[in-house]
Amino acid sequence: MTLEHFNQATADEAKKQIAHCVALEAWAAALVVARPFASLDDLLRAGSELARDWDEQALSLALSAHPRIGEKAPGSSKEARLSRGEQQQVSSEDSELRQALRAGNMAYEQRFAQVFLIRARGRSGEEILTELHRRLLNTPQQERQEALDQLREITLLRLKETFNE
Ligand SMILES: NC(=O)NC1=NC(=O)NC1=O
Repeated sequence: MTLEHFNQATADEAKKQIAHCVALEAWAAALVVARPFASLDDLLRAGSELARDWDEQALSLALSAHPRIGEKAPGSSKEARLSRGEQQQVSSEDSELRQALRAGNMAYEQRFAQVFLIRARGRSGEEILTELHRRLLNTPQQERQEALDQLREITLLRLKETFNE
């Protein structure tokens, strides 16, 4: 997808092209309305700006599209494919790590009543597990902010990759 194509597409087509970035319809619609963008940097800046006011409700909506860390997203949707790609470094061969991630996810969900969300790309399974253990010690308020920051990182990464394909 080129920026030119995105700028000139119909609103529906443009929304479809970025729907996989995050499961928040309003964010995609607002970004499409803000076209045309003079550069990819302008687009990414707008995407980031529009994500600043995401709140708890946005987070819980978006989490529905993010499988647990260490679990392979099923299906052939673009989100599922992206998620599997983002998590590829979470070495699923290491059963001890996989077991520790599963236990950590369960503890996290017990404590915060939502899926643990982390920008997995570029992070090893061990790094993710360390972050999971650190964040388990957060207060709910602290954790909401951290989870929202991770959602923004994943979304902007996916947006950037959409135009680097
Ligand atoms: N629960 C998660 O953190 N999921 C994910 N993190 C990513 O970077 N991609 C995902 O699907």
